[in-house]
Amino acid sequence: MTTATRRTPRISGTRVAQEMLMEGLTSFTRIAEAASGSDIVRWRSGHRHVFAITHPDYIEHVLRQHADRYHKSVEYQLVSAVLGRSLFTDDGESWRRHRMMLNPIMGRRHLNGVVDLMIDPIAEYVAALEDRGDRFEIEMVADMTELTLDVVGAALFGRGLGSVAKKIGSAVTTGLRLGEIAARITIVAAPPAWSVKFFGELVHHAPLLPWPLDQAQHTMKTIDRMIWDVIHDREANPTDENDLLGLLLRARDEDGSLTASRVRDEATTFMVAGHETTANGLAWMWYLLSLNAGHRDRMVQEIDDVLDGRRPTAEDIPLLPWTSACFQEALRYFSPVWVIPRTAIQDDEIDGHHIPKGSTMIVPVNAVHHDPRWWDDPGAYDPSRFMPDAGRDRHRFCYLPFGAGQRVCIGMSFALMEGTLIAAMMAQRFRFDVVPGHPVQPEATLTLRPRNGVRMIAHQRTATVPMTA
Ligand code: HEM
Repeated sequence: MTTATRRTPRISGTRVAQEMLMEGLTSFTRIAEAASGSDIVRWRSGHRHVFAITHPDYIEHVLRQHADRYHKSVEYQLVSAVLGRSLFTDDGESWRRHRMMLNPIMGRRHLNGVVDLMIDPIAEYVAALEDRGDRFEIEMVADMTELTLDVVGAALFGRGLGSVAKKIGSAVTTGLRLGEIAARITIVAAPPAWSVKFFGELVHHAPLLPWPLDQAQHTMKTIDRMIWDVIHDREANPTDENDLLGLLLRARDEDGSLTASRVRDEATTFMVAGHETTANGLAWMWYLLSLNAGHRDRMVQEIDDVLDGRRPTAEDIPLLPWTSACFQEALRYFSPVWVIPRTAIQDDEIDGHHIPKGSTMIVPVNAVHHDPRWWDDPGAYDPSRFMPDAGRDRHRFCYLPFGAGQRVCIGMSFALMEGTLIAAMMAQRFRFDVVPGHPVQPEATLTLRPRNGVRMIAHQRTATVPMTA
């Protein structure tokens, strides 16, 4: 029994739906703004009650203290049609068991062993840039998307399977774009969970489908076939390579090892969850650094001092705190995961506000990241917030690019290592300036990314073209 004592401010569900149809998912941020003065606001979306919460205490309540009262939201049923049942889509006891099995694989100790695999594609990318000359234009979002796919592909499948990762990559990208359309429709139409699941199954199995569903099905089948090929090949020819696939195939607990289909689902999830987020975070970082030349100069100085022109190793990563902070601050400024949704699986009460069972609970991450109550001068891009001794008195639930609580991103260490390595190896050779006049605006799709990409001029660093602007 809950004893609600406070009235939760309401906003118009029709307005929310209209704004979302007209402007896409970015409107969520404004919804949070509409709630200013209150840290919780509610509206109706079809038959659903939706709540947005912005106070770190409320967020901690949902994501950590009472995480057992909330499951992943209905939108994850759509995701599970593509990813199957993996950490990302699973809940309850099954999630807990698999998370315990996979935690060590994604821990720093194991990841140090995959750093060399991660570095190879970055070195190839930087070499390809060098071949293009001293000064040329690139589109950073596209480049970072391709690069992070190569990196996660190499970490997963090891050396020699780069071409498979590339092929899977383009299918994954198509799948993500189709997923965005589906997510938008699901959020606006708010259908019941069973129908979303049914729809996902239909797209997976129906023999004949109209466009664009036929394309979605083709994409899912392509990803499925390619990942199965790699797994079967590895099962037939076991190696002791420490890539993530090898670790997944060897993972076990007292109840046994992962099933082959679970390995497939986890590997696909790592590819999907592990590249677009990092890519957008990096594109935002390069953009923000180009507007803040002083921070960029300090990053280059740190990289030159530590690496002195050589290729980095796992041991160098902790020696590059400013470089890492530049990436972490970009993830605060423009958090690629801009909303964390949950469904209440029982009645609940948050600080006197009644939350009925079945409600959707959303955390609008960027609103929390720009709240002046928790962040000094939140509109400033200031990496010093993330230097090792900074932010000790900050509330743990006001920085959420990787989520928080039990379901915090399992790839967080991977992403931070990858971001630092990519930043270091690219800045070692190039300076990137945004093309003057190019409009850069955040657009909330599945991730928060720049609407028109980020067009940048790459200047190769030579004795005659110094790094500083
Ligand atoms: C900058 C890069 C990344 C960002 C911003 C990010 C963000 C997130 C967030 C916010 C969540 C929690 C979602 C929720 O609670 O509903 C999450 C979960 C997850 N992420 Fe990441 N992620 C990143 C990189 C990665 C990488 C590199 C991988 C794997 C290689 C990965 C795999 C996962 C998985 C499997 C989950 C589900 C964990 C669970 O529920 O137990 N992510 N990520």
